[in-house]
Amino acid sequence: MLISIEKVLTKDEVRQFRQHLDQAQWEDGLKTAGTLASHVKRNLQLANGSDLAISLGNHILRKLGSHPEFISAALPQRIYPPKFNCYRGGGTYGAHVDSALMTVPGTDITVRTDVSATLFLAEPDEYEGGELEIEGPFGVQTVKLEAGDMVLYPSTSLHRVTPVTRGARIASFFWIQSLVQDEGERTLLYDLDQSIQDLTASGRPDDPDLLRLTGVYHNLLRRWARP
Ligand SMILES: O=C(O)CCC(=O)C(=O)O
Ligand SMILES: [Fe+2]
Repeated sequence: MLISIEKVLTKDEVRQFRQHLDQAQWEDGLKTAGTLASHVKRNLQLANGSDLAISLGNHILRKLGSHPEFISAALPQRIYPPKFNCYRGGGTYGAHVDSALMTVPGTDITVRTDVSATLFLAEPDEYEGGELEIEGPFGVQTVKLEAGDMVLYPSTSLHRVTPVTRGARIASFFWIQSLVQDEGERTLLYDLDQSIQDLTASGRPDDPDLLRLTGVYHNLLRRWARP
């Protein structure tokens, strides 16, 4: 399941992020590429653990912590600290699958990558190309979102970023270990939760059917979650 979440950051927050990122020291993305990715990765990244990456990353994590749609979709257990990348001058990232396990630098914490996230920090008209193409059961889906919006997709999917031929594509990207590892189970829970939220908002919060559906949600979560 591929989910776009709008306005994770406001335009004002994006502007503040960009004031820092546009002057940041970027390094070759190859530094953190695995053997397979090193053949296809041509981009720039903020250094792991740099003060800027940590402070902007923490800001994103704080916003996500109180974002109901993100929590409903990802059911986060652990989040790899957000990283930042920049593609320009033909920069691209060819087809790859993300590593299954990622150790957070400087710690012994390992995150199993269940859900991958890209939070766009450049407006679509700032750059040409730079589409995130994700292969799913019904073919390739192409994603290029407004600055401040985020896409979540299963880390099991093959994906790529097409060459940026004008301007610069700036984004934050990270991975989530979910309480519910199985993508199919997570999707069922997300669909059920969205319907429960819509029914609750539509005016009969004490409807017995709604109560039963909420019970089903929690009882499925009880079966499937591995905290
Ligand atoms: O830049 C993106 O949107 C995705 C980056 C990516 O796939 C990766 O770093 O593994
Ligand atoms: Fe990736």
